[in-house]
Amino acid sequence: FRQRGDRFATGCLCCCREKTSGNSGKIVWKLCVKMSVNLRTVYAFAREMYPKKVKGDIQYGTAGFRTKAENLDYVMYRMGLLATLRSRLKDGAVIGVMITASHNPEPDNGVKLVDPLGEMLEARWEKLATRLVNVSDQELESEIAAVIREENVCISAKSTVFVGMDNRYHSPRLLKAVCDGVVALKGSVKDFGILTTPMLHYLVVAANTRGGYGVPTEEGYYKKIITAFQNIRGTTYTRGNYTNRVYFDGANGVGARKMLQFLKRMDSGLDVVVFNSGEGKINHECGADYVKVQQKAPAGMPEIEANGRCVSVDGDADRVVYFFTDENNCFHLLDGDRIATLVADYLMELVRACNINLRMGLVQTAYANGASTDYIEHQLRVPVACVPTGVKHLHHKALEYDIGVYFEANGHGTVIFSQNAKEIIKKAAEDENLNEEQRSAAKTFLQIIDLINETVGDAISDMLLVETVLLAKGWCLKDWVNTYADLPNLQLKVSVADRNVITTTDAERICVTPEGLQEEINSLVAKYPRARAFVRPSGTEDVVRVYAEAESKEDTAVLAHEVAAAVHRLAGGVGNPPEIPRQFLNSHY
Ligand SMILES: CC(=O)N[C@H]1[C@@H](OP(=O)(O)O)O[C@H](CO)[C@@H](O)[C@@H]1O
Ligand SMILES: [Mg+2]
Repeated sequence: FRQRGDRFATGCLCCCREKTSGNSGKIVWKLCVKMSVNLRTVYAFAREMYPKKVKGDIQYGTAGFRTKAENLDYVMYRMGLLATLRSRLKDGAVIGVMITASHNPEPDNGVKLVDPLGEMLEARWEKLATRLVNVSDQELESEIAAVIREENVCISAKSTVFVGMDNRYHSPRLLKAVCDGVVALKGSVKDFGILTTPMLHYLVVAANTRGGYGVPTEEGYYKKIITAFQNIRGTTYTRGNYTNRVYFDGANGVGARKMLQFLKRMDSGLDVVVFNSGEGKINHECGADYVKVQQKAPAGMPEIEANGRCVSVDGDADRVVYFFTDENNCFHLLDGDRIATLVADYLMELVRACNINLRMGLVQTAYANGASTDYIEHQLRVPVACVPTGVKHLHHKALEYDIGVYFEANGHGTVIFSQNAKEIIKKAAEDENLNEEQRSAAKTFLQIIDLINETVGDAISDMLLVETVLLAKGWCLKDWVNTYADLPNLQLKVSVADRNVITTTDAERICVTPEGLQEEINSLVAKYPRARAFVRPSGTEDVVRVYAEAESKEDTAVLAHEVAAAVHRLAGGVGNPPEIPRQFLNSHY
């Protein structure tokens, strides 16, 4: 854009460098005489290329900004600007920008920022992001200046932004807008093209730890996970009821592509049949969210044997659920709660087998099935914490344990290990005082840590972990599903004029406003055995979500319906309250 006219070409950061003074030699915004000119180019670029055409505000929600793709160009450009400032604030550490709308339908897209250690963007900067996106084009220059000033960003510091996108047809256009935002502030940007969200998290962490977490390339990612998986698996591919055939629903998203890349590089230890690999619309009647919420098999299934092991991932492959249809044509779901229990159980066994002492905790949200929470507390005897929806909350809580297992019921989660845990396990693997079996368990443990993408939930890494545990136990999905019986549960969506009239507390389990709604939920819940229900505004869709569970599916359906009707009445419902999905009453519960 420098060639378009003088007004764009003046006042770049090089001038700032010449203006540097003071003992430190650092350039800070306050010292930078020509910075305002530079920021004017940011505005000019925005006005020419990425004008804000959308009226009304949008918010950095549970997973960043998410809305119709045609309304996102200016948001992307501004997130490119913000990511560059964030990288400068963090002394040049890599910041990630992922362009995806995850499980949302095809016309949607979205953007989220990844912090240097792979976490979701810090909460204070989520607010800055919201501010930056909602100002007019004319205010953009002063808003950027305000961020620089308030956060004390050294504007001339080095900066690097890694950008990745899912495979939606509008993602490349939006990716260019992010890159332009980075360039407008003279940052450097590395475009990784099509990636799963967890791959981008991996790349950011690998780069910021200078390879300590793995090689910061796509190939490095495959190598780390595949090597660990194959080392554990060895040449034994079946055991007991475990066979090595898996049917993989790729949601027509990036997960399908990357699974195929995995398979190209893997030995024949796992026989994966990939379907919904891009021939249809992303997430349309398929993928982890559809399978979990609708509690039925996705469209596009190949002809398969009864009880065949099936996996669904979502559009950006950070969620995974398992399912099967039994010989009576009955559908069974094994969701994130199940994965958490399976993995926690296995890791506890490994801890015992190594004869070491580590503190494990399991983190869930209010959406976790009550039966899973009981099972974890009473059978596995692992402490359980409940936090608000969104992986950032789960991840944060899981950091408190030596081994923190966290999963949302929808299949989004991972396991994180403290430095202390890693050191203890490493020592055990080499400890001459332990017997051969104990040392070998510790060596397996180290491979398990490598297999897991600790930076964030990763559908493919999680799936390979589940496959590892099922093989070790010699289990088919029926064995796994028999560990405990899920309570029937149902989610409904209610459209309201303004979903933010609903506010909650106690990890979203109690509704604070509108007045009277919680009392009504309490009296509805009290009518049914083992019942629980809560409501909260979605952070990714313009709806209020209703969750209900109870001992019987009939009670669950009625309770969900009654609570949805109460929300509709007390929170400004639009249109009709939702109906009970008919197939729920025919489900296996
Ligand atoms: C009930 C549910 O599954 N909610 C999802 C969904 O958030 P909502 O705020 O509920 O729209 O998308 C989030 C991002 O993927 C995910 O973290 C979360 O668990
Ligand atoms: Mg996702």
